[in-house]
Amino acid sequence: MAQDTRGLTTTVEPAVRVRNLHRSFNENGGVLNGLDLDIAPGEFVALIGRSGTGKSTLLRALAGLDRDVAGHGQIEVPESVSVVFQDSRLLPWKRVLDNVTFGLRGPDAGERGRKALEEVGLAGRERSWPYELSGGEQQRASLARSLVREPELLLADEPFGALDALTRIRMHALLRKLCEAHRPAVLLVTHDVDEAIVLADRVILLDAGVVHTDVRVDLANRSRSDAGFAELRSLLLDRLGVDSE
Ligand SMILES: Nc1ncnc2c1ncn2[C@@H]1O[C@H](COP(=O)(O)OP(=O)(O)OP(=O)(O)O)[C@@H](O)[C@H]1O
Repeated sequence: MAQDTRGLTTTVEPAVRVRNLHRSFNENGGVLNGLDLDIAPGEFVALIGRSGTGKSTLLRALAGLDRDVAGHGQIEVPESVSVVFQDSRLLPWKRVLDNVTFGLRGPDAGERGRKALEEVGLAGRERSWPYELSGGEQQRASLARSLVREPELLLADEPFGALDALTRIRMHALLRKLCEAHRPAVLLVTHDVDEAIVLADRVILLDAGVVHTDVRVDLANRSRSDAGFAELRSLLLDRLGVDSE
């Protein structure tokens, strides 16, 4: 038995447990100020918040990419963690399949890589160079590279931030499908409230370095025109201090 950050008793140990997390870059004050967060196995959490509230700082802390940053607190994450950023970070000197399988061990690495590319709709592009792919295709390859490792935790920092609106919508559908198939716990940083509601089981709003709002997305219908969707969007925009009228 475990207690989540809202004091509820749960029977499942969380995939991510953060307690009293502090991070600061200078003496002017903290960016993260005693943050608590649990993410259940297979749960999809979207993290929103105004610019500069520490979303990326939290994600980097979970990814173990902030060892030079001052702070303390408890972070427990699974052994296998993958990270996706706004830019695909594909190695330009490696072909697409070699990017996906880079660092993978075992005789079936190539086959697993090919399957992952097929899953993201890039079958036939194995021998392409990254520069030959569109922005959306590069992000697909980046997702394939993450998921081929079957991570228990997927951290995504504005992965669709640089894509056009139509490609974003396609990527939302793809990410949902991939997450349903692979069931990693997910923490997705996004500025887009609609994206958060479309994708996540839970939306967390960060403010002043702590969790300010934590809401479950309990919608049978995730269509933007649905009344429940609109209600949740306006609650979140209100909490963000944005006038949704
Ligand atoms: N390496 C760094 N050195 C100094 N200050 C930093 C560093 N990284 C982040 N900060 C500061 O920490 C604060 C939080 O930054 P962070 O990138 O986590 O915010 P964010 O919520 O992700 O913002 P955005 O939505 O604009 O991407 C900001 O004030 C930022 O200037």
